[in-house]
Amino acid sequence: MKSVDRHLWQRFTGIAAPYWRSEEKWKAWGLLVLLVVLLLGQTRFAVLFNEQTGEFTSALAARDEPRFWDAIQLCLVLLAVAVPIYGFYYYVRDKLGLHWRRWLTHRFLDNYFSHRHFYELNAETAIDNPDQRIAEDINTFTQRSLFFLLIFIGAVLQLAAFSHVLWSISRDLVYFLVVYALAGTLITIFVFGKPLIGLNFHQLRKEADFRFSLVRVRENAESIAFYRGEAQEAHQVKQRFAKAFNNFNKLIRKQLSLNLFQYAYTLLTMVLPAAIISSRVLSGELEVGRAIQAAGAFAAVLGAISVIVENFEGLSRFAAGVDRLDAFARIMSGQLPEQHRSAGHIELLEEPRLSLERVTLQTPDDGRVLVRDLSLQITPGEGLLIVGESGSGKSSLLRAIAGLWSVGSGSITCPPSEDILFLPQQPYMLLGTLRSQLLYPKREQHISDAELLHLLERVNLPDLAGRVGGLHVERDWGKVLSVGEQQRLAFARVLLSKPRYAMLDEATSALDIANEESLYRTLATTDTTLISVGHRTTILKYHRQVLELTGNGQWQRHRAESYRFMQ
Ligand SMILES: Nc1ncnc2c1ncn2[C@@H]1O[C@H](COP(=O)(O)OP(=O)(O)OP(=O)(O)O)[C@@H](O)[C@H]1O
Repeated sequence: MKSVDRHLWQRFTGIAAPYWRSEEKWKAWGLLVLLVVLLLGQTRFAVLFNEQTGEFTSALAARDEPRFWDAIQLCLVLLAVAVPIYGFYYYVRDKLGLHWRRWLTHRFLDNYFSHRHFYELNAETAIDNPDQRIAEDINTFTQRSLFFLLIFIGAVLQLAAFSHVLWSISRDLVYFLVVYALAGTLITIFVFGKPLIGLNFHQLRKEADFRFSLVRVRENAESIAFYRGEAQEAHQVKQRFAKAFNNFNKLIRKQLSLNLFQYAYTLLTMVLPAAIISSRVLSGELEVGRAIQAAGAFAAVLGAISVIVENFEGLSRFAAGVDRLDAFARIMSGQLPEQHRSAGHIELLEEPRLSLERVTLQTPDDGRVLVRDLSLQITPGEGLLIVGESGSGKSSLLRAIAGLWSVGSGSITCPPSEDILFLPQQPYMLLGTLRSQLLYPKREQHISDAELLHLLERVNLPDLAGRVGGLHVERDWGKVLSVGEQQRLAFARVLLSKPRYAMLDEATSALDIANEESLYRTLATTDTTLISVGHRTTILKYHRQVLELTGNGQWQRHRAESYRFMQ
């Protein structure tokens, strides 16, 4: 258990510490110090309120009216000062939590989008639901970290303030308290610790899986509706919900035993202090008010030393979240699964020319050889058409050139990424305006609307802007445009960014032959060299070389003229 705890602590500091050393550290520490000052104020006022409650109870018991009203008056004055301290405390805490969340979210996002982690993580299923980890787990982490940190600091302050009061009233109570709290904490950690953390960890995952299945339905609503796949989808979603449900059932069963223990533990303290000091009050040695004060101080000290017992449920959920973030951070810092590292790698070199040198490409999951020992040079101006049966590895070869897949051997020499544009099989439409759609993957550029409208004409979409209400209209383009229109839009991106090489993976598959022909003809007038994957003979004439993948890693090269001849 000890080593598990130490690990947890290390994992926690690994995620938490960088913020407190970052460029925002002054603000962070400043707010934290302010919080501790406010907390000190709170504790001080708690002691004063406790004193005054004892005081006016004693005044009532002694039927001393002036003493009673004096105590009430003082109480009201204290209240006026205490209220802003209590209010601001929460404001400052949440503000610090929010800034911390922003910093940590940006850090995770930067990591997620660097080295194509977003692609590898999703393809490898090495960890589940990265989106939930970024969107939710970070938020919970920063909020809960501050919450528990302040609870612990508050507990220490409370302990210092009230143990002094309690010590002055009854030492027996203090001795009793120490033994009682220690026993409670040990039982909680050792009996309820591990299972609750494990169950909470699974709960987070199962909830995320459940939500993800619903997101998939939303994203693929039309296909599901065409297939009439509602029954199957409902079944899948319900199955995932059932997993979350069953785990939660186990969780609340475990929590029931924890709650029974916690309530017995807390409620017993209602009678125990009174029982311990009753004889001194009955004998007249202590005033009734002092006994009330002692009970208040007892509760405060007990609360302070049993902070773990009382917050255990929340702590175990927090620990589960820390584990998820830690796994995510570690996998992004390069600790990918063993198989990935043990397999050989295709070397990727950056040079102006595009060529493949003895490349053997394997699938990343099962290491199946798709292309064996391929050497190829693509001369600028001389296009390459890749053909072959479905599943023979055509798209995978483009993935290798893009550096997305690298399991295998040999080397690929490739110009810098800004000189190559890839048009994947499934056109991608980003969220945004029609204008940003055309500029993608570049961000805003100084290109006039007139130029963009002309571009739309060149790709046979002359009416598009007018139809949707202009270039600055935001739509869910993936849904409102037909696949063929999306493919034409993707061609416009090539014409606009004028890359030296364009990789077109069946980029005209949804278009009629006339449209396909016209797009290729337009591209042929530019300086862009084309590397296409396609099945139609019509595009053959825009390429000089043909690479035919014949299966089992075999391939053949042809001149375009002779290949046409063989068709
Ligand atoms: N992540 C992956 N892990 C292992 N194998 C994969 C993975 N992705 C795809 N494959 C397999 O790799 C093979 C090549 O796929 P690829 O997409 O390159 O085929 P393709 O020739 O482009 O086919 P199509 O003409 O149907 O688009 C297929 O058998 C496919 O099932």
